[in-house]
This record gives sequence, C-alpha cells and structure tokens, in this order.
Amino acid sequence: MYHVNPFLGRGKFVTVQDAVGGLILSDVNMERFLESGEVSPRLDHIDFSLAPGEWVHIVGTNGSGKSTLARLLAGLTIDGVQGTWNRGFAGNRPMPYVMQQPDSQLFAETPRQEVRFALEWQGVSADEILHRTEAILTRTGLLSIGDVPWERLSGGQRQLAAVAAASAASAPLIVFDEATSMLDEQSCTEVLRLARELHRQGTAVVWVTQRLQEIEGSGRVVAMLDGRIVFDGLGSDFLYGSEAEAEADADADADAVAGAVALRTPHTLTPCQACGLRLPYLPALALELGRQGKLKRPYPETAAEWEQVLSQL
Ligand SMILES: Nc1ncnc2c1ncn2[C@@H]1O[C@H](COP(=O)(O)OP(=O)(O)OP(=O)(O)O)[C@@H](O)[C@H]1O
Repeated sequence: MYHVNPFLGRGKFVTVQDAVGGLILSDVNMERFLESGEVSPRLDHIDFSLAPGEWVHIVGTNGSGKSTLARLLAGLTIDGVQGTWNRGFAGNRPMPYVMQQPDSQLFAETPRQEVRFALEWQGVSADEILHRTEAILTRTGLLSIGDVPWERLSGGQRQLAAVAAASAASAPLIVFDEATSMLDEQSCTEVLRLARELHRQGTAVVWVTQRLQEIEGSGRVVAMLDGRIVFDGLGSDFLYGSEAEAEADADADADAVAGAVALRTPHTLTPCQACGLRLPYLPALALELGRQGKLKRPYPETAAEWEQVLSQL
C-alpha cells in the first residue's frame, strides 16, 4: 500500500504494506495551476481498481486526464499527486508504457537491438537473450526487419518494435497511451492484435484511446471528463446506454405512436455522447436501427456480424 505523503515532498510515496491483488487507487487527487492563477483539478478524487489480467479501455476528450491516470497506473512518478493506493499485482517497479510517438521511447537503432536492450535491463542471461529475442521478433512479425534501422521503417513498424520491447519485460501490466493514434489502419490492427495476445497470456492491459471503434461491447470502459471518472462499465452500455434505458426509450416511442403522449420523448444521450465523444459510424448506425426497432441487442461488432444483419434488413 502506498500513500502520498505531502510532507515528504511532491510525488514521494511511502510503502505502508505490500499486497498482491488488485491495483487500487483511492481518492487520488491532483491539481493543475492555470495561467489565470486559478486552480483546477487534473485528477479529481479518483477511485479506480484493476484486477490482475484485466483489460480496460480508458477514453475521454482531450485534457480529461487519461494520460495522467495512465501514468499513475504504470507506476510512473507524477509530481503533486495525492491520495492512497495499493499497487497490488503491478508491484513496486514501473510498468511498460507504450506512448503515442514510438520515437520518444526507442533507445536502440534496430528492432532486434531494442528487444535485446529490453531483455538486458531485465537481467536476462546472454543465452536466454539470444533465444528470447528471436521468439519476440517472430511473435511480433518483426523478424524479417529485425536489423533494419529506424529511418528505413514506417511509424507503424517502429511502434510494433516499441510494443515488442515492452513485452520483453514479461510484466504483469502494460499501459498503452494512445499507442495507435498516429498509425495507419493496418498498423493499428497489428498493435491492437499484439496487445490482445499479451492480454490472452495473462497480462493486464490499460488501453487509452480516442479511437472508440476499438471498444468491445463486452469489455470494460472507463470514461473521464474534467479529471473525473464519469463512467465505468461495459463497452456496450457506454456506446448505447444500458438496456433498461433503451427499453424506456422504446416504451416512450410506443406511447407517442399510440397517441398516449402528445410529444415524442427525446432520446437520452448515451454515456459516450454525454462525455462529449462522438459515436463511431457503425455503433451510431446500430443505435439508430435499434431505436427504429430494426435491430436488437447485442448489436453487431465484427464485419461478419454486420454483413449478416444488413442482409436481413
Ligand atoms: N505536465 C503537466 N503539467 C501541468 N498540467 C498538465 C501536465 N500534463 C497535462 N496537464 C494538464 O492536465 C490535464 C489532463 O491532461 P492529460 O494529458 O492527463 O489528459 P488527456 O485526457 O490524456 O489529454 P489528451 O487526450 O489531450 O492527451 C490537462 O488539462 C492538461 O493540460
């Protein structure tokens, strides 16, 4: 358990007790000082927990506090944070943190060197390094370009190398902070595939993104607004609202059609829209078809599911 002790200076954490289990933040608070001299929250009394092996999407508008929360979860020091937390399964060491810009986190000159360095930092033996480097390059699809210098690789390939190096730590948690935002569609898919593979192998993943099309209906979504967590629940409820709200909407529509009410009750905003975020095209289409009674939940997610639904409309 860690406490931020304001009397020890900014960002110094005091170990109170070790515990293995969930990574838990309690009442974590952080202020930012505006040019006007006013103080506003950067994190506003956040409570958050992450179980071992869990995947969480963190979303929110620009400046809502996603990166600040992500850095804290990775165990990186941030000046001026206050609150209480238990790092649980994530332990005392900083966890791998994959950023938006691969170039700001690459140390070596080629993918193979990058992975080797990452393993060396883990204290892995020389024999083991040789074997594991090849295995990681193979798994990440980088073997054929393992010795190509960064300047001859695309941004997507450099980001894959950053993920490969992050995965070399075999850490219990990896934080991706908008890791796909600068990439083309194919590279996004590759980076997401690697992250999902790590997750399948038991790594907890914090996935910060502005790309809401990456949300899965059955996955966990945490949405931030003005430094607060304003939603923590299922991806489908975040995108479409809860089923109970949808039913209430449908009842209101039926009443309006039957003339039981003079005016049609306006639909409520979904949590996604209430956060100031725009629904991606396909979820917006699903929501509209659902509201017209042409589609029932669970709404389609994959291309194959959409194809089937559209062929039946
Ligand atoms: N190093 C810093 N010092 C002071 N304020 C900061 C610092 N970094 C971020 N902030 C402010 O804290 C608030 C939250 O920033 P943060 O980067 O966590 O949000 P975000 O949701 O990740 O935004 P974005 O999507 O634009 O990256 C913003 O108002 C930002 O301007």
